[in-house]
This record gives sequence, C-alpha cells and structure tokens, in this order.
Amino acid sequence: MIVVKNPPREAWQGLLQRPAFDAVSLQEKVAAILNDIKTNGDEAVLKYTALYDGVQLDNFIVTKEEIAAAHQQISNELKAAIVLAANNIKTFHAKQLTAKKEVIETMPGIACWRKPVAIEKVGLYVPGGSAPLFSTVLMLAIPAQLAGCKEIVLCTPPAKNGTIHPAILFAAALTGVTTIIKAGGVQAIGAMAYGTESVSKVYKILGPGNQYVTCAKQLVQQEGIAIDMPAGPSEVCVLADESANAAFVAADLLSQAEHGVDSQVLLVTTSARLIEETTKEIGKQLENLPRQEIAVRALENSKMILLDNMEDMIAMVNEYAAEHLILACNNADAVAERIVNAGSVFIGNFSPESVGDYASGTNHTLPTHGFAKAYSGVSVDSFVKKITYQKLTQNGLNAIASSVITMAEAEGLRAHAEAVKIRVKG
Ligand SMILES: NC(=O)c1ccc[n+]([C@@H]2O[C@H](COP(=O)([O-])OP(=O)(O)OC[C@H]3O[C@@H](n4cnc5c(N)ncnc54)[C@H](O)[C@@H]3O)[C@@H](O)[C@H]2O)c1
Ligand SMILES: N[C@H](CO)Cc1c[nH]c[nH+]1
Ligand SMILES: [Zn+2]
Repeated sequence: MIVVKNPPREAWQGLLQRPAFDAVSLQEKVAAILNDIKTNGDEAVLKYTALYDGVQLDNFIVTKEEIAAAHQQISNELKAAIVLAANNIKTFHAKQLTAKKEVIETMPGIACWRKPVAIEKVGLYVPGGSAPLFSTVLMLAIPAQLAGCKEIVLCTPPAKNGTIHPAILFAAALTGVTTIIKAGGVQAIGAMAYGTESVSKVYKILGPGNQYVTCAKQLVQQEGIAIDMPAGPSEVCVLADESANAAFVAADLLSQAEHGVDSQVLLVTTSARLIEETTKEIGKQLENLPRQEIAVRALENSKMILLDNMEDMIAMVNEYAAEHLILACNNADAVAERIVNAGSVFIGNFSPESVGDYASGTNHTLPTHGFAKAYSGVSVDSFVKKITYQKLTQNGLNAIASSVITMAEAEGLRAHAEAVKIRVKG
C-alpha cells in the first residue's frame, strides 16, 4: 500500500481517486454486446456465455431438478449458516416496510396519501466471476420478497461445467426467486433489460458486479430500465487512531482487497505506529490467504494516509464516501454521528466489515466509487415505488379552485384551469 503523510487539502481529491480504467472503450464494448442481445436474444446470450464464461450451454434456465439436487450438495453447517443470515437480514429489512397508509388532510375536503407498491418484475444480478457470491442472493431476494415483487428473476454466471454453485440455488429457493438464469456479465443484464425468448423483461435490475456489469446497468438505465445504483468493485476505508488494533485493521483491509484486483482499501489514521504495524500485519496475514495474488494487486491501488487530527480524518472519509467505513477509534459512536457519506458504517473494534457482508442483517449491496455521496444501499425501498393518491370533495375543490386557476393561468395553461372551473359550483 502507498503511504502518504500529512497531504495538504488541495491534494486530497487526487489522492482519493479510485483505480482508473478506460471508460470509453469499456462503454463501446458493453454497448455492442447489449445491442447483440437486443437483436438476437437467447442465441446471443449463449454466444457470450461461451465466450466469457467458457461454457457452451443448450439451455440456461435452471431446472427444478438442479435446485433439488443443490440441497444435497451443501453441508448442513453451510445451510444452517445461510438460514441464520437470512433470518437476520429478514428481521432487519422487515422493519423497513412502510407503516400503514396515513391519510393527510391538507385542507378540509382534500385527502392525500401515499402507498408503497411492489415493482412487479425485478431482475437480480448475483456475481459469480471470481467467487460465487451466494450471500448476494439473500441481500437482494429477501427485500424483494418482503416488498411483494411477483416475478423475481436471478442471473448469475455458470461455472465452466455449466452448473451454478449449489449454495446460490439453495439461497434462491429459500428466498422466493421465481426464475434462475445461467448467465453473467453484460449478457445477463441485457437479457433482463430487453427480454429474450426465454427471459422475462424486468422493470428494474439490482445487484453488484464487476465493471462490465456495472457499465451495462448504467447503459440500460438510459433506455428506461430502472437500476438500484452503481455497485462496483468492493472497497473499505478504516478510520483509526492510536487505540486501533493493527492485526484487526490489516484483516479488515485484506477482507475487501481479496474481492478483486480493482478493489481499493484505505487506512486513514493519526497514528504512524499503526501504519507501521498494519503494514507488517498485512505481510504476515497475506501469507495464509488463498486469494493472495488478487489481494496483492488490489493493495497496489490502495493507500495508508497519515493525518494530524480527528477533524481531518472525518473530513477525509466524508470526502472519500466509502462503500464500507470502519471506525476503529476512541469515541467511535460520536464519530459515527458525524459521518455523512458512506454506504455502511462499522462501529468499534468488534464490528468487522465481514459481518455486514454475510449475516448481521444490513444489506451488502452498496454504492461504490464515491456514489455513497448520493445513493443508499439496497433496501426494501429499492423494490417498491410509492404511488400518491388524492381524493377531493366538492367543498374541498371549491376551496382550492381559485389558487389552482390563478397558477394555471399564470403558467399560460388554460386547459388546466378549465378542468377545475368546469367542476366548481357557485
Ligand atoms: N458494491 C457491492 O455491493 C458489491 C457486492 C458484492 C460484490 N461486489 C463486487 O462485484 C464484483 C464481482 O465481479 P466478478 O468478476 O467476480 O463477477 P461478475 O459476476 O460481476 O462478472 C463476471 C462476468 O463478467 C463478464 N466478463 C468477464 N470478463 C469479461 C470481458 N473481458 N469482457 C466482457 N465481459 C467479461 C463475464 O460475462 C462474466 O460472466 C467484484 O468487483 C466485487 O468486488 C460489489
Ligand atoms: N463485500 C462485498 C460488497 O462489497 C459483499 C460480499 C459478498 N461476499 C463477501 N463479500
Ligand atoms: Zn466482501
């Protein structure tokens, strides 16, 4: 990791850049694949699956038999862990369901209310290129199910032997997914966005993924398909003072570095000692990691930044707007209150980011690349739209009529005014 000591404020923005990639050629490539899927449907999905996932499939819809077999293929221990995680995620997300309808009378005779209505057809993307992220099934399908979505399509890339990891199938069966498609990357996003002979067109696509997936989501959004947010390569920022434990900090940094070579991890600290010890710990802990090579490359994109004081640390982490922010410092609760930009915050030494990834209950599908300045992570809200309603009595309309007529005429929209006048008596 690159160590930077006491950078001046003017240098912060440059310092906090995410790993760069060639956005123009990425967009061109993704747009061409999307176009092919739009024109050639299933045939194109199968073609790109062969090209990028290395498997020639005849049929990409997962069968009931495959789902049933998955139950036998994973250990009882893993099933129990998935069920525990699912219960916590359900408990946390169930509270997000908007309370019962509340009718507001803005003036006598004018009743207004708002009702959350589930998006009927949603598409979930579960990453599987470098690791089969079955935890993402829980993070997406549980809020979709709680919201009441009728059709829940899930896409995930197949392994080279044409199968889907059994834990993905187990988690999908547990959480009410209606169709599972063996397709990943841009072809999966295209299939769900446009529909094909075998894949239903959905209204909204949610879920994280690599740069191809994220770019494809952003491009189909321009064609009217809703998306959750740009949820790209994983990242974590640790804000730490003298009180932090270097071994814990190193473990947290490595936990996100192992996701992909384009992941970024950041340590922002007031302690030079912590930088030194964490560097040593990273070296030690890396030795035992099976994904050491990926983590080492991600660490090349990553920084340890020494600052003078807590005020600067808070300002810097708010500027960075990390997907995950860990507060390993004294008075962590008070510091948490001052965080305004982050996807999810982990408070104190006993809140490793990994628990949020799997099982504490919060959602791990979160905005990356600084999008946490304006976007939230996935929640039940992501699966509903809120329809507003109003109902006026004759007296209510009479009372508001002159204001509406005056405003409509002032905007030069006579027909608007007439639609009120025609109903007003007296
Ligand atoms: N932000 C979040 O909430 C969050 C959550 C979980 C995971 N993630 C991130 O999701 C990502 C998962 O990435 P992944 O690659 O493991 O899986 P993925 O499923 O996102 O991508 C795999 C697909 O990418 C496509 N692909 C690969 N190389 C290609 C190429 N050269 N051209 C065109 N398409 C290509 C293939 O079709 C393949 O199926 C990681 O970066 C991880 O950090 C983010
Ligand atoms: N850290 C990822 C979100 O950036 C989510 C995840 C899934 N499995 C492990 N981690
Ligand atoms: Zn993770």
